[in-house]
Amino acid sequence: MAFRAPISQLTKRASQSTISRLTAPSPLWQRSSANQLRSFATPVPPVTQDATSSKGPTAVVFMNMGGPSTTDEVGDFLSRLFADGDLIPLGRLQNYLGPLISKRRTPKIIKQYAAIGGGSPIRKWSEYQASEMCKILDKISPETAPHKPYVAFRYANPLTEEMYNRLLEDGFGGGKGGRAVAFTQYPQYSCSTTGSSLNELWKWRQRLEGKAPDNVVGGGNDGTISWSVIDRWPVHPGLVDAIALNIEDQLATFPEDVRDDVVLLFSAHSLPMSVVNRGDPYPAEVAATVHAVMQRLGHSHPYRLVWQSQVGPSAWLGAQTSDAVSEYIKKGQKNMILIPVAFTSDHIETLYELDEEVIGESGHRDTIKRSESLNGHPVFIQALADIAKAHLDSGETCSKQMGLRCPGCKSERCAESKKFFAGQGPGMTFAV
Ligand SMILES: C=CC1=C(C)c2cc3[nH]c(cc4nc(cc5[nH]c(cc1n2)c(C)c5CCC(=O)O)C(CCC(=O)O)=C4C)c(C)c3C=C
Ligand code: FES
Ligand SMILES: [Fe+2]
Repeated sequence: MAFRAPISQLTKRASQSTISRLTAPSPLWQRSSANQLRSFATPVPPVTQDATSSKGPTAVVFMNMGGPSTTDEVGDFLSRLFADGDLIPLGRLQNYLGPLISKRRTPKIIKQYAAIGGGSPIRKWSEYQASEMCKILDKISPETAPHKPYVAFRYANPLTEEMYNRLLEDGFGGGKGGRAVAFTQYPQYSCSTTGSSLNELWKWRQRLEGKAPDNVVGGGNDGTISWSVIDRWPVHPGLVDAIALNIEDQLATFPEDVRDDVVLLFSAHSLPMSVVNRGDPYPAEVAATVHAVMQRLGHSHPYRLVWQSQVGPSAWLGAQTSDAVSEYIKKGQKNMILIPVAFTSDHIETLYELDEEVIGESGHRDTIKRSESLNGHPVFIQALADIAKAHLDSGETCSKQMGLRCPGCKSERCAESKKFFAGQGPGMTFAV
């Protein structure tokens, strides 16, 4: 993708209202009834590895982009983000333009994080979700217990390097060949998100454990960590159910006489059209999530999938969430629920962009609502455990999809990391 944004436009998105919503795990999970805690283990496509390597202890590493926990961390967060050629490819200008753009953008983004309580809640939620999931896994998968939770962020602490060093200190490498599962916390795969995290993991694996022999994945037989990957889970029934339950909670807040007229607007982070046209799987996988949620709801309401958070002036996938809301208002539609569908916890894009900008500035705060992010919802935590268990039981190294590069991919990083993570299962293809 060519990132051609003039710096003045890159700093355009903010407004200045404030909110005091959540910065720590809330008792949201206490609201759900016990019957929501049922299990949703799903079959996984068979890409097998040697089952003898699947005994505990097992490290489960939650991969995500992360966010600045305090406003002091915003500068570093943005400078890492704009240095990432998998997210924002600036070619040979990356080292020059990246720091320049991030520096110019920092003051506005600091204001946004200040407005949501002084930082992103992603770390708190990720650590909570990972440790709660491991407690469930210890019970439902005793053969791979104990399960040890780790978090690896791409642009904020704890970074991948820190997580990897902790794994080694905790005895997962160093001649023992322990087992670790890289579990993406992006339900839908994009090369700019999960792909970037895996490329980073591969980089640190190379640096900290040396170059792997071809047979290392699934075996760990050279004493290095044996990695497998949960690379996507867009239609897992537990994910779908948790999103649907949050929508039903919001629907219940509308007066009965208008409840049937509510429009459901699913909102996902957009992608530059250059990434879409390269053949990125994310738009189709987000659409799959939306369709599955609507099926679970019995298609009770009309809906659209719209896209938010575009940055800079180049073409991005639309319709934009903010435009969609104002156009529907003009058409007389005032009852709507915005549904974050591509991120598993609250962050600046929900707490600031949706709540403060889109809803706050719509003039219809009472009738345009947002469904909760997944955060600590027990159905969601159970889903994470079921996804991990199904992965551990299957012995797969990753999904079949992981092996195939985008038709337009020219990245050597993708070629190398996919060869490592996806190259080992029977029947895997990796177009290089
Ligand atoms: C599925 C989620 C996300 C996709 C896909 C995604 C793609 C993507 N993002 C940028 C540029 C920026 N994103 C920024 C913040 C940000 N992005 C996501 C999620 C996805 N991004 C989240 C959850 C956040 C916020 C993190 C938080 O803690 O709150 C930012 C920084 C904020 C800003 O400056 O506006 C940028 C920049 C691109 C270019 C891209 C696709 C290629
Ligand atoms: S950009 Fe999709 S595989 Fe490289
Ligand atoms: Fe983003």
